[in-house]
Amino acid sequence: MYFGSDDLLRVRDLSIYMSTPTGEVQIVDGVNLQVASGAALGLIGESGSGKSLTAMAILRLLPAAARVEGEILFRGVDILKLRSEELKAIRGSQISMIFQEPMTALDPVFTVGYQLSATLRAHHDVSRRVARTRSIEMLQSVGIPDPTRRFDAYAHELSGGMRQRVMIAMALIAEPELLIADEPTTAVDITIQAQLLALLAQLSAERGTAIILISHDIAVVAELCSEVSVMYAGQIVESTTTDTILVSPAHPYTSGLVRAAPRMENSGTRLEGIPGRVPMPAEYPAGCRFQARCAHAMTHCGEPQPLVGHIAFQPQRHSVRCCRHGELDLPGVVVADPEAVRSP
Ligand SMILES: Nc1ncnc2c1ncn2[C@@H]1O[C@H](COP(=O)(O)OP(=O)(O)OP(=O)(O)O)[C@@H](O)[C@H]1O
Repeated sequence: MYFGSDDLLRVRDLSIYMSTPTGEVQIVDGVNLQVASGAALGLIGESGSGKSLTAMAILRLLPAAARVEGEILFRGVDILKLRSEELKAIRGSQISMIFQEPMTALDPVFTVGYQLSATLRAHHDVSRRVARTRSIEMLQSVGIPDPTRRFDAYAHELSGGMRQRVMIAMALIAEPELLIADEPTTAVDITIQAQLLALLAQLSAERGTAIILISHDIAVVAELCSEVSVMYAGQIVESTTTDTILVSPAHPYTSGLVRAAPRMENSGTRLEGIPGRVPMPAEYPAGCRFQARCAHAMTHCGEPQPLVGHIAFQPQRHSVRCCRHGELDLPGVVVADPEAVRSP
């Protein structure tokens, strides 16, 4: 895989094993990811594909039952090799994370303002007064009305959308270089979801914060990210620009995900779900892990499938794990104005 010199984060050959009552199981298999400073990468795949475990590995938040192999280079330093105090200095201040459910991340016994100020003061040497002012400004910039009053509110006094805004404020107040957002908008309705994605896009552009956005929904990722990596059953199966993923996916799984996404422009075609389900880690087949659900599977697909790093005739980076890539004319979504599609 190609790594650019300006990469903020490079995940190299990341594998995650989990000990279970029946023995150790490999859940994530040789994942490579790269995020440049200020860029936004989407990580998509159905539930159970290993997206959250990959994200947690980046911040070393995996449960004790997990064993990790590979490298997670942040500004060239391997996070997996850091001592705990060095790791603490990175978490929150240089890399922060937004979780799916804000009530699990916000402490119910402290006010929102206290938690914001404490987060800022944990990473920056500022007085209580300055922390309070900066927290109120942060609440304002995430669109919380009457931020001075809301500074003294508790999480349960806020709506779901407001809590998620507070989470964004908490994640950004220390001005991290990388934000990992794991399904940040699943718990809110679709109007709020659009507002939160627009807010994340605006704040990350203003502050130059890079983002890894995790979602099962390509439509969410397409709002924010110019590059996408697709995960299936613990492996990356396709990686390229968002526009290529949408218009000309090279892996049958990606094509299925794109075709199944609600709210994309499918030009009146019916939404098609992908039949079947993601196999459990203990039942991964030899060869392509998608073969049992793939309409294009052949005998070859039972053999090991490497991630091929470049697809002929495509100017941009495009890797795919499918022995039939290039042979298949897979449908994506119809984009009304292909000229308007972002360039890689
Ligand atoms: N602590 C654990 N012990 C054993 N297996 C686990 C553990 N945590 C997760 N898994 C398994 O790892 C696989 C990947 O889980 P992960 O949560 O990373 O997937 P995901 O793609 O983020 O899905 P979701 O969107 O549902 O969170 C799943 O099959 C899950 O059952």
